[in-house]
Amino acid sequence: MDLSISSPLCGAFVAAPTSTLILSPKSRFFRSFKPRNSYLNHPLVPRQYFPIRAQVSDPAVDDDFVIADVPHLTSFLPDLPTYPNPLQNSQAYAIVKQTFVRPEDVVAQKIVVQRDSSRGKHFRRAGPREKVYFTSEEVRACIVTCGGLCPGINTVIREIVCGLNYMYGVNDILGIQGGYRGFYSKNTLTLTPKVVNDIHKRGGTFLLTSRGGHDTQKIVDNIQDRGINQVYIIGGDGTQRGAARIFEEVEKRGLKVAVAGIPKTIDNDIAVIDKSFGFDTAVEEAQRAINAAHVEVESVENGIGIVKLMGRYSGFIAMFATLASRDVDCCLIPESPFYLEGKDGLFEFIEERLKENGHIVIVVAEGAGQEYLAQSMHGINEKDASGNRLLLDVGLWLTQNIKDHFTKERKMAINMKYIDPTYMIRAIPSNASDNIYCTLLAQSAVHGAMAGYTGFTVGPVNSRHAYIPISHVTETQNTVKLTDRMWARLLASTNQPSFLNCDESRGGKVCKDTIDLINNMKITST
Ligand SMILES: Nc1ncnc2c1ncn2[C@@H]1O[C@H](COP(=O)(O)OP(=O)(O)OP(=O)(O)O)[C@@H](O)[C@H]1O
Ligand SMILES: O=P(O)(O)OC[C@H]1O[C@](O)(CO)[C@@H](O)[C@@H]1O
Ligand SMILES: [Mg+2]
Repeated sequence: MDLSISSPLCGAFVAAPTSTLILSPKSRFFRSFKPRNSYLNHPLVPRQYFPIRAQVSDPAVDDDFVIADVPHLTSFLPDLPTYPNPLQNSQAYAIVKQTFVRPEDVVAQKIVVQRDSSRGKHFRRAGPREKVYFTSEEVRACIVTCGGLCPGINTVIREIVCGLNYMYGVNDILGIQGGYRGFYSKNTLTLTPKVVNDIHKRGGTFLLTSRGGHDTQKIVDNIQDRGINQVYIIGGDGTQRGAARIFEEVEKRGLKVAVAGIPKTIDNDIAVIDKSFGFDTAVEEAQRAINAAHVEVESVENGIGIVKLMGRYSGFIAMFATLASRDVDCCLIPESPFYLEGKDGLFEFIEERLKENGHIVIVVAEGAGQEYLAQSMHGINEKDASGNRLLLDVGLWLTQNIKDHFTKERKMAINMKYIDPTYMIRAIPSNASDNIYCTLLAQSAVHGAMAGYTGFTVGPVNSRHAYIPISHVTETQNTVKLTDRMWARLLASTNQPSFLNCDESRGGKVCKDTIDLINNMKITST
């Protein structure tokens, strides 16, 4: 079979977004896969393109195969030497059938396919490579944590330090304190396996965190001045955007510095990856608050329990906590507008449930109903130090409105119990399964950086860890799709209204968008 790589000037080039490889056919192509720098530095291939297309003459395998590839240090430093991976001498790995990930291993983004559907995008599989681009003595790594807290950050820090030290013999690891601004405004901490030994048992971040303060030039100056050559950045969407800026500047300056992003978000709002670490822990902790609300309202007459959970733009915590609990009567999330008054509104639903059961439990995500709230409150447009809009307090607003409605208008005595455990669900250590997940993330990041990959985010895609171009996780946000079966499952389990009555006088104006969206989409996913 004939396989050849064609340059843009040869006519068979397919314009594709930066760092997308279009390969064909399937794995067979990779057997003749040349080292990256042989084509990336080809004079005919413009720098902004990484894509290549293999010409195939076998009609049975002529479908396109797309890899969303991550940058490599050799794309701007072509002559870097390589070294055998020290893991090849590791006793622990001696028994492993395949210690190293094959260079041709990729992870498919789309796993539910039909016979004739396109194969979709693929990401490079994470894991140790046979050759590394750093010697143990040469590595000076640093770790930084930015943005809000999340269970498991300390486990990730611990496992980066231990992974670098135990697997690659690295002894020079620095902790940057207090987020991005810590690069240029604080002293570093020396991190060793002994220093981080117990930190996974604590919530929060051992390195401290912050919002704002990202100054790319100052950060990269500092990286250069300190002789740092591996940067591990743990944080959410904002942090990953910052990591992309750092990578771009490092590339511009031609520095041998690997930049690895580890996605962290309690809201589970990061695109592409299956789920963010700490999410399961947070959902589990939320059960305690929901249980408490349920016990309280069950024990009184006309008990109304409201539990406010995190979720700025994405209602995953609220949705999963509701699905897991089965004590919740209504779940309100940012993606699904709601209204209080009139037919099929929240007040009507509450009254029905009080009549039927004598109590009701409502879970509300902090970002729910923000547009609706803004109509009745004077919308304050405050932002945090990173530029994220500060939200109006939907929990207090809801509590007050429900109280006013039932006591003043309906003349009904109600027992309101409002629980706000928002910080409690993220300020705890990660549970057992999140700890294992954090370990895999950390080790994948270490393997990737040692193998010379850079400007990447690591994370599970369909349960396999992969190296993902940072832009893929920052361009879109993961939100609850009202057209997915999971939301339908929730509606079926709570039997709550879908709030699709769009009478503007009821504040239902925003739901028009939802209806349009639903009409334009079919129920998707599982
Ligand atoms: N577009 C951007 N470019 C460079 N840096 C950014 C950008 N957006 C955010 N940052 C920086 O990233 C850090 C964290 O951002 P942010 O506070 O938005 O939290 P996050 O990483 O999104 O985490 P989370 O939202 O889950 O708490 C901050 O120091 C902020 O200055
Ligand atoms: O009060 P802080 O620490 O800025 O964080 C609050 C925000 O952080 C998040 O937990 C995201 O990390 C959001 O859900 C929440 O709005
Ligand atoms: Mg964010």
